[in-house]
Amino acid sequence: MESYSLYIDGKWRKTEDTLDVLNKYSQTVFASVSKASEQDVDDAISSASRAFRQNKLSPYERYTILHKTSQLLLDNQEDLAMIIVQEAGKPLKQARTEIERSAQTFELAAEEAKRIYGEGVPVEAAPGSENRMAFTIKVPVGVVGAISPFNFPLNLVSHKVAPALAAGNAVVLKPASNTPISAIKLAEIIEEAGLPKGLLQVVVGSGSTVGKQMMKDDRIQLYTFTGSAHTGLKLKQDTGLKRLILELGNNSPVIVDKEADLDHAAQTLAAQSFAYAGQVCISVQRIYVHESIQTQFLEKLISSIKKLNVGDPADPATDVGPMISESEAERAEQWIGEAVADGAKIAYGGKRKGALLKPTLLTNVKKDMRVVCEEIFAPVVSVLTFSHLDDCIDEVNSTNYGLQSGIFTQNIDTAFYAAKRVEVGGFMINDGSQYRVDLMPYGGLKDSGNGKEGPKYSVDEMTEERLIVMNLR
Ligand SMILES: NC(=O)c1ccc[n+]([C@@H]2O[C@H](COP(=O)([O-])OP(=O)(O)OC[C@H]3O[C@@H](n4cnc5c(N)ncnc54)[C@H](O)[C@@H]3O)[C@@H](O)[C@H]2O)c1
Ligand SMILES: O=C[C@H](O)CS(=O)(=O)O
Repeated sequence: MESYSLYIDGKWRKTEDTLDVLNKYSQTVFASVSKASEQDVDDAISSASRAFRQNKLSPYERYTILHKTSQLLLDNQEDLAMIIVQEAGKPLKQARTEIERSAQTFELAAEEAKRIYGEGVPVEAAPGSENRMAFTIKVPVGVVGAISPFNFPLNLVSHKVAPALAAGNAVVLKPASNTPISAIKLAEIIEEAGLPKGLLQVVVGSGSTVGKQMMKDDRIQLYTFTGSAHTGLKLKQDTGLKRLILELGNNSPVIVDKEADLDHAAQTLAAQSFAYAGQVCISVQRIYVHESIQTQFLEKLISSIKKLNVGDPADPATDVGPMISESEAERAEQWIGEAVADGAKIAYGGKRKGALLKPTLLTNVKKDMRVVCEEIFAPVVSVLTFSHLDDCIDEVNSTNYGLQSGIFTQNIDTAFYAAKRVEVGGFMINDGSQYRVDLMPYGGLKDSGNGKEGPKYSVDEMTEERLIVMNLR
């Protein structure tokens, strides 16, 4: 069995205390990882703080290291994909895509390292400042504390580490404890790409120990967190006045208008509701269909769902694998049961075996059912109907979330009418909420968080703007 270490001050540190990592399909232990003690976390933060002061890299050096990392990720695609298959239970074809996306994220961050600049400020236009000139520069914030979730164990770690390094910061990373290996492998790759010691640390452990300790340490200047709204709120309470970027959950709504291309909508929505067993923060969860096309749309949607292959994530043909744990699958099953007891109908699926929950389609749902108003984070989608677009948009906006959404329609006026009124960070026309490429600004409103990811936007978030004024005589 493979064992993995912490990465602190440019060295691999094995600890007595370890945690087992389960293969999420077979539920057997396939690796063990060193667990960070309080001292290990303290050492990691000291090392990052020291490296930030002593190991400064020029923008071009940062570019070179991040670009090399991107290439190495692609060179190691199959090995990394198999790690994601095992530790996350993600189907192989989706795991391969995650590696390609991580390589993109590093390449984009590499480019951004060469584009960090401020602007001229016309202070001479203020009365009494005629002899002055000013401009801003962008400086790194210092030490970035990064905390990531289980569902994209490589690319969401990349979205934190790559821009933080591009901006000239040092990083202390705590990956999710159920999927820590991808982050450790990434650190190996970044080390091979030439990152000087101390600029990246990986500490593994639970959120309530390692995570909490990081949140309280004043040597960390900025936190970047991706995870649930529940944890995001705790972090906000723990970090006080410090900078905290929050990328949180969603219960993504998509509208299917009466003028939609129904085949395209049904195929896209089946794929986007069930990819990685619905454990994607922008998974389609609520589909609002115009009442005049409901029957046709449902037939097409069910026929597309039937084509999805469910089973072993290591099989290249699999579309839907297990959930992250049996207890999470049981929770989703319980939410389905609750909805059914309140009048919902299971139009497809609903069956569970261990952590594997069949793609499930619900109809006859009500807006206050948990499957509709909360984030289910499981392979479960609900179809609701509407007769007037304005009422539909009110329903779409009625939950606490606002990350991404979309509409299927051939009518450009309807598309833009909705795009201007749906309260989200990103709105897709003729696509589902799950569309994301790594260069776009990505982040939500309301309980979906604040701040934007995407290397260009993260580099901006992870730098400080400093004003320099010259008093010319
Ligand atoms: N908006 C986005 O970009 C995005 C992307 C992926 C996932 N998510 C969301 O993440 C959630 C699923 O991921 P998860 O189950 O791993 O989330 P989670 O909130 O349970 O955990 C996320 C991370 O926070 C850590 N953590 C937990 N408690 C902590 C504490 N008190 N202090 C510090 N750290 C703590 C965990 O150990 C983990 O590393 C879903 O809600 C999903 O929508 C959002
Ligand atoms: O889980 C949410 C992530 O942001 C997924 S993705 O990067 O958009 O695919």
